Amino acid sequence: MYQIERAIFDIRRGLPVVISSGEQRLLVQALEGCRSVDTLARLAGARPALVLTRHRLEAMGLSLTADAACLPLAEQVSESELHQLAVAHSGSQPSALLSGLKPAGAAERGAVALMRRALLIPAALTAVVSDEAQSDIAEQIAQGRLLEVKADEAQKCLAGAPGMLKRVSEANIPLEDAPNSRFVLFREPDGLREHVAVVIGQLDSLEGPVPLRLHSACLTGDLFGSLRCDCGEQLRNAVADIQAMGGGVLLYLAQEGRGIGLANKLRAYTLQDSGLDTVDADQVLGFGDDERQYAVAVDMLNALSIDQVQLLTNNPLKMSALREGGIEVVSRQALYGSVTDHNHRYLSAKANRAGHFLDEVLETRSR
Ligand SMILES: Nc1nc2c(ncn2[C@@H]2O[C@H](COP(=O)(O)OP(=O)(O)OP(=O)(O)O)[C@@H](O)[C@H]2O)c(=O)[nH]1
Ligand SMILES: [Zn+2]
Repeated sequence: MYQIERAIFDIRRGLPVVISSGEQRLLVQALEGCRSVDTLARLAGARPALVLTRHRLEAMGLSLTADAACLPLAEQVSESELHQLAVAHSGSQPSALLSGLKPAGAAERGAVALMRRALLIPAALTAVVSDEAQSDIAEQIAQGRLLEVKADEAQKCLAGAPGMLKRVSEANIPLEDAPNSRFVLFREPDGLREHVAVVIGQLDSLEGPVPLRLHSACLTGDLFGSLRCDCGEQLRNAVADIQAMGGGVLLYLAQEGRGIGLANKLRAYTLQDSGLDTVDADQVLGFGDDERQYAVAVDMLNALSIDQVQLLTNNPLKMSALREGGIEVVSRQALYGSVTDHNHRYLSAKANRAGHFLDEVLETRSR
């Protein structure tokens, strides 16, 4: 996967990479930060296209069975037209812009996976390398000026392999509500993301399932006490609850913004300010309801020899993901922050759109 990891860095820097599928080579660049498609089209000697996710197209009122679709672009497409197609929230799109839409092939799907993994807007600019441009592109690849990755490897870049995490370092960190705590840091193979297991108390002395919290990072809530969500309060309540239960583990997962990254979460907040809820805002940007994958959590639990847990959550997806990963979720304990005027709409959307078990706390508030 070494080439893939390098490709993700090139994509984040705004450089093109090649994704190959069989004999075909597709030149790919992130839409994010791109002002013009001219350079890409010239390099490939072909007409450019834009690959959008099913979620983005649904937000524009189009239904699609494939995960992504490919839209041929006019040679002179402007930056604002690209923005209009890929991220703007303006209801329906001019049909002229969307004519010629076709399901994405393996290389195009790989391109979108790279954008997601790179935490960019999941929209890719692409151009199929023409016969005339093949020798030039091959030379650039040979000289190391362009990276080439295989479509199936690009598509797999989002999936974690069991045992992939490296246990890197650890230290005792006494916490206000849990003085006997130890932070254990794990790193993903591409070095992009690090996750921390906070071990509270002595796991050896626990009898029965281990109290466990999976907490997805929320810079705005955890660190700054943002009133838009309840994350900061949940984080602190989880530490105190685990301490009160005699010890356990909190996994602090690098899954900012339900996995879409901080840059996209801020974009989604701005969309929410125009009236969309948390799920619809993510969809406008091209994301699904929840982009998180919990393979990293399962890996960390395996590394800590934990196979039975009492999970502190209101999120049914976390329970099913752990079970699918072979962890026995013996019971669930609710974990609430306060419901306020600021976060009420967000929490209601989590309950109504994503099935979180929040009715009890929302009812208390509305009484
Ligand atoms: N995309 C997006 N992410 C958000 C928004 N508000 C909060 N988040 C993220 O949502 C995630 C919440 O994580 P958790 O509290 O661990 O999980 P949860 O799904 O709320 O489930 P619980 O276990 O019941 O708390 C964090 O990654 C936040 O950054 C939002 O409006 N949009
Ligand atoms: Zn939050």
